[in-house]
Amino acid sequence: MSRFRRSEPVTPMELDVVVIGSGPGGYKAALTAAQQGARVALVEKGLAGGVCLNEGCVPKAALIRLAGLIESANSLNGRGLVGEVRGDFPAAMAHKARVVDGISANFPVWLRRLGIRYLQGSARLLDPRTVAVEGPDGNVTLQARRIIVATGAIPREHPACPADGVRILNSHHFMYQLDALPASVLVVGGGAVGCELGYFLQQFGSRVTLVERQDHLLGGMALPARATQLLERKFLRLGTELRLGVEVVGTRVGNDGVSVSFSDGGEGHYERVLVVIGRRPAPSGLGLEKLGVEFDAEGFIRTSKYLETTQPGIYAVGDCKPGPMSANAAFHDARVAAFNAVRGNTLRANYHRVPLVIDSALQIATVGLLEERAEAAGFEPEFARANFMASIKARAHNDAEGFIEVVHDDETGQLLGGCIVGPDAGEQIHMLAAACQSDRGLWFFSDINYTHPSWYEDLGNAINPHAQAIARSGRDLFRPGIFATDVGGED
Ligand SMILES: Cc1cc2nc3c(=O)[nH]c(=O)nc-3n(C[C@H](O)[C@H](O)[C@H](O)COP(=O)(O)OP(=O)(O)OC[C@H]3O[C@@H](n4cnc5c(N)ncnc54)[C@H](O)[C@@H]3O)c2cc1C
Ligand SMILES: NC(=O)c1ccc[n+]([C@@H]2O[C@H](COP(=O)([O-])OP(=O)(O)OC[C@H]3O[C@@H](n4cnc5c(N)ncnc54)[C@H](O)[C@@H]3O)[C@@H](O)[C@H]2O)c1
Repeated sequence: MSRFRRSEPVTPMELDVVVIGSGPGGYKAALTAAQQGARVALVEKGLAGGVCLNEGCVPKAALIRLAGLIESANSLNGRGLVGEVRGDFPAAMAHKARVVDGISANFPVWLRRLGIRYLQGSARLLDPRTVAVEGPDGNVTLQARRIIVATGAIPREHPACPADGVRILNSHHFMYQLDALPASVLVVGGGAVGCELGYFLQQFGSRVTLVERQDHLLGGMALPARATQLLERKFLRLGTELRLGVEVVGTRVGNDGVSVSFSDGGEGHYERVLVVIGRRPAPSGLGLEKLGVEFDAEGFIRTSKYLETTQPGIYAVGDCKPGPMSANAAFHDARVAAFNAVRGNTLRANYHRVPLVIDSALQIATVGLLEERAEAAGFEPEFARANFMASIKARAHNDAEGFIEVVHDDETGQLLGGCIVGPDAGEQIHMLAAACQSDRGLWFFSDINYTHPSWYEDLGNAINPHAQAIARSGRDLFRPGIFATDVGGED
């Protein structure tokens, strides 16, 4: 039962929950609170759907789909397909804009239909329960018992490589302002966005150089070295230049491009530079500082494990607080914070349940506890592996680069997590996530009848020898009710 009773007397603008920001964190929080019976308003100062819908996950997915099709078709050129497939960059950018517009046009309507009061305008907190909204249709003041902040993040700036929106772009400029395919691009930052957009540009025909200050790609994501090495090899094979362990130390913008100096003494000249070195909290303009809400050294909002800030009754979700930055992490936060805001602090944030997917020259997906974290949590991690070279589906598709690695506890067969690299990894990871939350352990996979050929049957193939060895040993098998994904909920 909701703690908020609809029979309580309210003024017209009095609400149970006000959510600020309509990205994945904000809209999911608003929906979750509304589903709990709360009266909810959602305030957005920019485009409905936030970064994810307008300049992140959605447009990127449309572009990467095209890049993947180009690569797949060309890999089968002469194997039943005839001719080289090439991308049309302006048409691709127009296509992704149509995809976004088709969703965003109905977004506020959809939210309103679900009972959420959607307000266009900039929110500011007057006190811990009062939100002033300055919008195109005038000013409104909202009273709420709980406030959920979901104000997101913006691109980090590079002092030696300042974005001007013309020659030196960030991901926002890339999505809105790049109208012609650059002949050459330097991508600064080999993280999620750099690997994804770098792959897209390469497949469309740009000469791409990726510079990353760490000595391997996707270094901030605690991925198995095998996964990132495979991605690096693939990039090199496709013709992308990798400058790893190197930084940009200087740039000079000219009429025909950007001259760049690197920390290893190297130099280069590129038509465009794309700076994607992470994101930092957006200055929200909410006035939270004055209300006792604390921030960490980088400006992220501090929260408890219940996602409540240091000001009781104000919660924070998604990219504006520390933790993984992805739409699905924001969805997770939103569910936790909205539930706690309506029913009292019960649910804890736990990112072991949140998968990560990178969609680049290879798809890389992980979930749960990988080796180090599994050991730290007191398990004896053992690895079940399958290589896609042995996969019938992969051979049939002529796309056999990748592997499945399932981490389990050697003593009990309990599933802890894993990593999948290869086609469809971002879909397969859901089955691994479900398995990690089941009480069947390794037997979750061995009890399934898989269609053949399928990507999923390789999950079964990977664990088979281990499941059989544990069964043969007569050891005390999996202890139902202890889930790896419950270990170590974040504070
Ligand atoms: C290029 C790119 C590709 C990405 N691809 C993926 C992907 O494939 N999968 C994935 O899971 N993640 C992806 N991400 C990450 C994902 O987009 C973010 O993690 C996600 O959008 C965070 O959601 P959020 O709700 O915290 O914030 P946001 O989506 O940033 O939304 C915050 C909203 O708050 C609004 N706001 C701020 N201040 C105020 C105020 N004072 N009043 C009213 N409104 C305010 C802003 O206008 C904004 O709309 C990608 C990111 C980028 C940049
Ligand atoms: N599929 C997804 O879930 C997805 C997709 C895209 C983005 N995102 C999220 O959006 C956020 C932003 O993505 P991003 O790629 O900008 O950030 P990121 O944190 O993923 O990667 C930034 C990279 O830039 C490198 N870097 C930092 N400073 C540098 C410098 N001066 N020179 C060279 N390299 C430097 C870092 O070492 C890191 O590898 C991330 O948190 C990411 O997880 C998620």
